[in-house]
Amino acid sequence: STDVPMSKRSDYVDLCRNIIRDMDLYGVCVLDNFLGYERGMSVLNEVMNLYSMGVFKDGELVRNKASNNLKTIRGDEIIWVDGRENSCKHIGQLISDVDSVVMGSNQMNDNGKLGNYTINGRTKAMVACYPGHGSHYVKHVDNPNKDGRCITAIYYLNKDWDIKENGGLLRIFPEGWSDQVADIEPLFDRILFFWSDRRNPHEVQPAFKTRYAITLWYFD
Ligand SMILES: O=C(O)CNC(=O)c1n[nH]c2ccccc2c1=O
Ligand SMILES: [Fe+2]
Repeated sequence: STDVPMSKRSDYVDLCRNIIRDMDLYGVCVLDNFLGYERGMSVLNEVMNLYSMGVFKDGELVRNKASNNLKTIRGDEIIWVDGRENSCKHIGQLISDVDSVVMGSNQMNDNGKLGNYTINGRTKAMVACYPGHGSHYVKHVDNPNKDGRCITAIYYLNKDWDIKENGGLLRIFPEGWSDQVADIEPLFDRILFFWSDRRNPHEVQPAFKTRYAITLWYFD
């Protein structure tokens, strides 16, 4: 099922049911092996080509308070892609597969909504690279002030990622689960969904190896 479009895959219905259930129960959903090895690698190669062309916007400079000196480290470096660019065909296919499971989950729910949202649009794809050397993202909410974004979808591209060695853990602090956190490793071909609002403060812990992810935000 490598080049079978997502919406034709036999497990498509299961994927959508999985997303609906987890989003309703936890507000967070993790799916592994989303594209399969070949297609995952094609997306990774396109991202690495983009990165090697130097087209990523320089990440924010953050003071490395961890080592308490004024040395600044680069945070995330990003580039926005709509998926129709010539060198982004496989990223484009990933985007339409994420669209079909998000929209599929939207329609498949008995009330035709995914968590009381009627998804009707999304951002372009934000391809992000954390260049290692301790680059991280402080605890934040993606959409704290009702800017319309309701679901964050993050596709990870990091092969042979060893969380102890390489860091880069995504830690979500789901509201209402007092001392529980959701620790998500940024593993190759893994996709993550979570509500973008104040229900899900989260942080990217310091990464010590180049860490790639592609994020889509869905609007209602
Ligand atoms: O990569 C992750 O696991 C989580 N990543 C994030 O939460 C995250 N959230 N908001 C951003 C806004 C601008 C640039 C990068 C980001 C970003 O990596
Ligand atoms: Fe975020």
